[in-house]
Amino acid sequence: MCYLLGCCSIELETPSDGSILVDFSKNLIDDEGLSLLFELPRSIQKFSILHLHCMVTPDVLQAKARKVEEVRDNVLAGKKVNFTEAEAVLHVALRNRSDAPVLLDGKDVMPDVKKALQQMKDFTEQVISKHWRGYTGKPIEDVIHFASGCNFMGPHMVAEALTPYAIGPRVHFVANVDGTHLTETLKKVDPETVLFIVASKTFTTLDTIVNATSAKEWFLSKANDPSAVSKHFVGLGANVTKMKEFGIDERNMFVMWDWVAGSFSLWSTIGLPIALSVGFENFERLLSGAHFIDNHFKTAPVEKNVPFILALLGIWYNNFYGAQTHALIPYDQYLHQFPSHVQYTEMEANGKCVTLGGKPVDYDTGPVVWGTPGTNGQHTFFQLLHQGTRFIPCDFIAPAHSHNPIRGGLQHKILLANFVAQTEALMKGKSAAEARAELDKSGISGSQLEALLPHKMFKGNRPSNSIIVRKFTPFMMGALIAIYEYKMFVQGAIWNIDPYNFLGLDLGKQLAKSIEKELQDTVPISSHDPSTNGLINHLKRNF
Ligand SMILES: O=P(O)(O)OC[C@H]1O[C@H](O)[C@H](O)[C@@H](O)[C@@H]1O
Repeated sequence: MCYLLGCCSIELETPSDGSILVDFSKNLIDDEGLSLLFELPRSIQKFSILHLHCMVTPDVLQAKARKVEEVRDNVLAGKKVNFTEAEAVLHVALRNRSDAPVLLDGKDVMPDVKKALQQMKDFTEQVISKHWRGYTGKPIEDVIHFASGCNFMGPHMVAEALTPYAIGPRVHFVANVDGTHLTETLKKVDPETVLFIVASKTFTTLDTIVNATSAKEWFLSKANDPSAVSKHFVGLGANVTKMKEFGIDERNMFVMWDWVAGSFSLWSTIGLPIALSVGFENFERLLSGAHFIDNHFKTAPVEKNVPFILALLGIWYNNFYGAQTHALIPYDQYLHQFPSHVQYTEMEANGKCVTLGGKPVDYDTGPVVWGTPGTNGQHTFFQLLHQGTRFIPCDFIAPAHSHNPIRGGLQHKILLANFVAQTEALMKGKSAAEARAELDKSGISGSQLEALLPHKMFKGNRPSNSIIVRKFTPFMMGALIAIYEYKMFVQGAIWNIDPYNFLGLDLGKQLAKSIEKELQDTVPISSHDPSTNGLINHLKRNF
C-alpha cells in the first residue's frame, strides 16, 4: 500500500454555528505535492520526475499564473464576466450582509437588493402568519413553485435540506414538463389554499411557463373567477413585461436582475419558497452562511482557502490521474438533493470544450458529478468505488449533530461510524496478506481460500475529502453551497473556460420546437435523418 497522508485539513470557525472541518488528508498527494500544485505550471517538470503523467499542457494549468485571483476580483468588481450575455455576475451582492456597497457600472446595487429582500420578508410574514388569504378567505397551506434548472434545483435542494426548520406552508416543486409532475402535485393541494410561484428570469422558459399555464387553467376551472388569480399567483423574474402577460398582478412581482447568473439564483427572490417554508429569518441565515464563505474565499491565502484547495485537488485527479467522475456522498438524509444540485451547477458551468477565446481545449474540463446519500450508496455503487476498475475521487459530507438524535444519539453515531469507515476503507484497502489471514481465521483453507482470496482484496489508495460541520443549520447550508460554487468557479478559471453560459442546452431546445409541430398530426415525415424520422413516425402511428 502506498497511500499518502497528511496534506492538510482546515477548520473554519463560523461566528454562530460552530466549525466546518475540511479534511484533505486522504488524498494521493502530500504537502509538497500540494504546494507544487499551487505553483503550477512551474512544477509540471517536477511532477514528471515523480512519473505522474500530466494530461494537460503546462501553459494551460496555471493556478496562479492563470490569475484566479484576478478573475475573482473582476467578478467581485462587477465586471461583465458573463461575456456571452454581456452581464456581470453579482450573487455576492444578494448575500452581502455588510454595509459595503456592491457596484455595477458605478452604481451601488445594494438598495435594490435590500428592497427586494424587504418585499420577500413582508410577503413571507403575511403568508406564514396566515394574514394572506385565498379567494375564499382561507389561509395558504401549500405552495407550488414552478421553475426550471437552477430556479428549481437550488430552492428545492435547500427546502429539503432545511426541512427541520419548516414553519410555513408545505412547499412543492414542479419542473418537469411531463404532465405527470404537475398532475401528481395538484392532487396534494386545494385550490382555495394553494399559492403558485412562477419563477423564471426570462419568464419565457417553456417548461416553466407551460406548467404554470396548465396550473392556471386548473385553478380557474375551480375558482371560476379571474380576479382570484392575484390571490394565488406570484411571479419571480427579471422580465416584468412577460410577467404581466402571464397575468401576474404587479404587487405580486418579485424582481431579480440580469446579473443573477443561472446557478446562483437561489440567493435572489428565486429563494422565496425557501423563505416561505423556513421563515425569512432563516433565509437570512442562509445568506449569512454564504456571505461567510464569500469573505473566506476573498481573504484567505490560497494555501488556506477551502474552495481553492478543493478545486486544485479536483484538477489533480481530473487532469493528472484521468478521473472522469467525482462522487459526492452526504451522510445526512436531508441533503439528499445536494449531489444533484452540485451536479447541475458544476456540469452546466464547466461542461465546456472551448476556451474563453473560442479555441478547442486539449485537456479535460468538468468531470461527471454524481452521488447519493450514505448509507444508501454503501449497499449499491460503493462496490464499484472499492473494487471497480474506475478511479473515482469522493467528497464525504456529514454533520457532527443530527436533527434527529434518536435513541440518545446512537443511530447518528452508527451513521458517522459508517462515514468514517468508508473513507478509511477506500484509503487503506485490504492487502492479500490481510485477506488471507482473515480467511484463515474463519477456517477457510486450501483451494477454497485461493479461489476467494482475489475477491476479498481491496486495492485502496482511493482518495476522498471529508467535510464535517457541527449541524446543518440554515447558515451551514449557505456556507456549504458557497464552498462548492467557488470550487466550480476556480476550476473554470484554471481551465480558462466560460462558466456562465449554457449554450449547450440550445440545440435540443431548437430541435424540439420543430418536432413538436411535426407531432401535431399523423402525416409521416421525412425531413430528418432516418433514425429521427423513424422515431417521429413511430410516435405518429401510435398516437
Ligand atoms: O430563469 P429562466 O429564464 O427560466 O431559465 C431557467 C434555466 O434555463 C436553462 O435551462 C439554464 O440551464 C438554467 O440554468 C436556467 O436556470
